[in-house]
Amino acid sequence: MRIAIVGTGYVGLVTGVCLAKIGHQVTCVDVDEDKIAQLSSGEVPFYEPGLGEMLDQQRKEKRIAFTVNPGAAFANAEAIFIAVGTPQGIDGMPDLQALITVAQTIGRNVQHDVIVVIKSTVPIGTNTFLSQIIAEHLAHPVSVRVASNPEFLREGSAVYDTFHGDRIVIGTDDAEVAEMLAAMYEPLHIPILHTDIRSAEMIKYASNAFLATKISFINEIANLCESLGATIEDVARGMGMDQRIGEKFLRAGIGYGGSCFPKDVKALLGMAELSGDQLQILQAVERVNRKQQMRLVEKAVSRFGDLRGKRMALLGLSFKPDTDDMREAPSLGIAAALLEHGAQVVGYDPVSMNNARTYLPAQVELFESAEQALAGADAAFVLTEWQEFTLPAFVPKLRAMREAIVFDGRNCLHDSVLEDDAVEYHPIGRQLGKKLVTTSFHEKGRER
Ligand SMILES: NC(=O)c1ccc[n+]([C@@H]2O[C@H](COP(=O)([O-])OP(=O)(O)OC[C@H]3O[C@@H](n4cnc5c(N)ncnc54)[C@H](O)[C@@H]3O)[C@@H](O)[C@H]2O)c1
Ligand SMILES: O=c1ccn([C@@H]2O[C@H](COP(=O)(O)OP(=O)(O)O[C@H]3O[C@H](CO)[C@@H](O)[C@H](O)[C@H]3O)[C@@H](O)[C@H]2O)c(=O)[nH]1
Repeated sequence: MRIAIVGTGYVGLVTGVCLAKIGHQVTCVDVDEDKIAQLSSGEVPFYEPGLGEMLDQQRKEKRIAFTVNPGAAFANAEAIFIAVGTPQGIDGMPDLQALITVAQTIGRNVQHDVIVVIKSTVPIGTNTFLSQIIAEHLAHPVSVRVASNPEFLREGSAVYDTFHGDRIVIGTDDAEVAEMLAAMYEPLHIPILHTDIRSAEMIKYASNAFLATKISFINEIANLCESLGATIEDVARGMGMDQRIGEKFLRAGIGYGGSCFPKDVKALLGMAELSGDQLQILQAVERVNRKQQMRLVEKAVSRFGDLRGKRMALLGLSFKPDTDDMREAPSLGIAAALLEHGAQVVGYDPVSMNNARTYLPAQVELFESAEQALAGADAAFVLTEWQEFTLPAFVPKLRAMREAIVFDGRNCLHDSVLEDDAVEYHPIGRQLGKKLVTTSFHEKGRER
């Protein structure tokens, strides 16, 4: 199939490269000229494991091209995918401006019948709204049919997720469109759920909201484990072995961040409010998450009393491992809170140093290695479970600190930390110095 993709961010680029990989002819278009220049020379503008290699391969096969010219991208396309950002607007609801601009551009430029597929996460009703905008701007008498096809990939494992997704959701009332999209995805051998447009839009929000709920739930249980002397990993494991619960997304820590959960939870709450409904569970999920992000700061205050002048080393700045994305990363709120308490804050991340410099307050000093960040520190805060921090070889590095006091917000340090007498270890959801009975998640490997 000949496909145009609008927006070459995490979703658009990964989708484009993966659709090329399964044999489609893809043209990606973006308004960001630098991004298109980078991509045209084979460079991926962000960190995403496996994507660069696959892009190289597809460029060689001549199955993918990049342009800033929408007219050229749409010229032969049978389907146009929209994957532009829908960031949180000032009222808490998604800002749809980029989507509206794209809908107008499609209307003005298409000269033949085409399917428009919305991949961006959009409030219920937006697909219909966009299809009206396209119709109003049509410069030629052509048919444009719109379908919803929400995306479920995770950053850091986006390529893997695209090839191993649990489901593909196609929302349309048009049987021919449904069939064409199902045929396009057929080589992935992923179950397809056909539904109406509004339900497809809702599936995306309800899924993210449910995953966020699991995280806030386990975080509250973790806090209770600390008070009552239980061990959260064992508790989560035991719960997860019940297949009705499932083991995934039960990792306690410092709350969820990233470009999706925080904004999508807010958007769903906003949609409920606008329709006169209330999502009370989700309101609590958000509240618990905000509080959980401060959990390590509270632990540090109760450990030190006064944080003024203390040198605090933040290890892992991106919102999760294997990405350089700093959007809504817990490190941002934690750094701000520590500075507020008068601490001196330094940091290190294996991959996201450039983005971290843009997002973190200027007072945060960044170092090129964990050793440098740790040297002379009074405490370390592990905020992202990068593999580097989970290895046994990392534990002796903590001895470079002035006082080796570690607040592990991801419970990811190797268990040998407990045998190191020089290290005072504060995990989440278990008592100080308590060993795990079961294997911890980093030993099992990351969820796939
Ligand atoms: N990031 C994820 O893991 C993820 C996963 C599933 C769904 N989503 C959803 O997918 C959408 C895209 O997210 P993202 O993280 O890929 O965004 P992103 O910010 O990484 O990328 C968006 C891209 O769209 C481009 N763009 C903006 N306006 C444009 C226009 N008028 N024409 C062409 N290009 C334009 C931007 O330059 C940018 O390159 C959002 O709705 C998001 O909620 C994201
Ligand atoms: O057990 C867990 C799992 C995740 N997290 C945190 O939750 C956030 C989100 O993690 P993850 O879901 O792995 O990353 P995202 O790339 O944000 O992916 C989510 O958001 C995407 C955008 O909508 C969806 O497509 C994905 O299905 C959904 O998992 C991160 O801060 C994680 O640290 C936890 O604290 N505990």
